[in-house]
Amino acid sequence: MVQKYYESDADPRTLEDKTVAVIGYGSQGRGQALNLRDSGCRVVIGLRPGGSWQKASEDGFEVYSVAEAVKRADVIQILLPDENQGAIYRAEISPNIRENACLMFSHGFNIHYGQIVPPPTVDVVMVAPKGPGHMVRRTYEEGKGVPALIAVHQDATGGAHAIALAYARGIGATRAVVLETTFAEETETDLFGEQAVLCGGVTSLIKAGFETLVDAGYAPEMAYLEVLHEMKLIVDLIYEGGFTQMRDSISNTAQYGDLTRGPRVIGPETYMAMQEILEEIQNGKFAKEWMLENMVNRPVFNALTRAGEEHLIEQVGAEIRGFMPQFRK
Ligand SMILES: NC(=O)C1=CN([C@@H]2O[C@H](COP(=O)(O)OP(=O)(O)OC[C@H]3O[C@@H](n4cnc5c(N)ncnc54)[C@H](OP(=O)(O)O)[C@@H]3O)[C@@H](O)[C@H]2O)C=CC1
Ligand SMILES: CC[C@](O)(C(C)=O)C(=O)O
Ligand SMILES: [Mg+2]
Ligand SMILES: [Mg+2]
Repeated sequence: MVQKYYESDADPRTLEDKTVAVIGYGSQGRGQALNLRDSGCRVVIGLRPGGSWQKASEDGFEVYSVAEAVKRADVIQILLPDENQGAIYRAEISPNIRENACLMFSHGFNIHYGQIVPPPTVDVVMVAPKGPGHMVRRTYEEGKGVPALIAVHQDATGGAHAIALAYARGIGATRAVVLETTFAEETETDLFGEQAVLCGGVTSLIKAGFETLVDAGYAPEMAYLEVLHEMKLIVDLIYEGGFTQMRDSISNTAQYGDLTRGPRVIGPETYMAMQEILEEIQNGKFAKEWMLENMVNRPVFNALTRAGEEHLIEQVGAEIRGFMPQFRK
């Protein structure tokens, strides 16, 4: 059984006399930094000059260069883009990190694939929220928490695990649940989840459904409401009570169609593709491809992102959401 931790398992006093440097102030950086501060932790932010720097200053944080923030910190949480962490680590973090400091990650990519090799004199841990950074903040403000994974890669001080747990409490994760894992398990399952199911799988499924209906002559607006808008409402039911609760809520006709037609959409070919995707993650092929893509200025990433933005479903969606008050900012 996986080891689980809750609020009473974490001692907030572990971070009492420590300075936490959050490096990066994007999706996770901002969410985690604000939650930690509201939980009573001392937090500084490490950045380069630019938009995030201004945002962190406006939010009332002390902001320093990465090197300066690292020099001041006992705990260094690296919330930079995965593809840039190795270079920034070598140039600004490694030369300035204190002996016995705690180096922390929210995703194991750089440690697992050997892009960062920390010295034996520091703790190396992970606190990885299982949700987007904006939800880490929103959920905390609602008095709840997003679950997280913790892992210890290196325990130089003997206190690495306690720091990870206290940090997880600081960002609100112990209000939900914290699971013990390893850098390898987190990295491989997280990459698989986002590629095959959560992001790649879901967008490909929605796109295929939308295109099938539009190609058959149905109105794009109808197709959008059917396969994208309603997706969230159905997923919310699954999220709250599993497949069984969702099936209790839909019509018997829908349930029969779900049970008999679903496996025709996601059949043996999909299982084989998922297996292949997992193998490319496990043997490092995906990581190598992604690092090389960044070295040549991301031609594939940019072209596919642009094609996604220009798809008809995005135009129709923007128009329909424009009429719905819940989407007005
Ligand atoms: N997004 C998410 O919800 C999740 C992310 N994670 C992990 O968290 C980590 C951070 O991801 P995410 O929050 O998405 O990252 P973002 O892309 O949202 O933010 C990155 C931050 O790093 C800053 N930055 C980029 N380059 C530099 C640099 N050279 N020097 C200093 N600062 C720099 C950016 O600032 P600037 O404005 O200057 O570019 C920005 O503030 C990753 O390891 C990711 O895998 C884990 C779970 C979920
Ligand atoms: C699902 C994408 C994610 O893994 C996440 C929000 O957990 C990410 O890397 O952003
Ligand atoms: Mg994830
Ligand atoms: Mg991820």
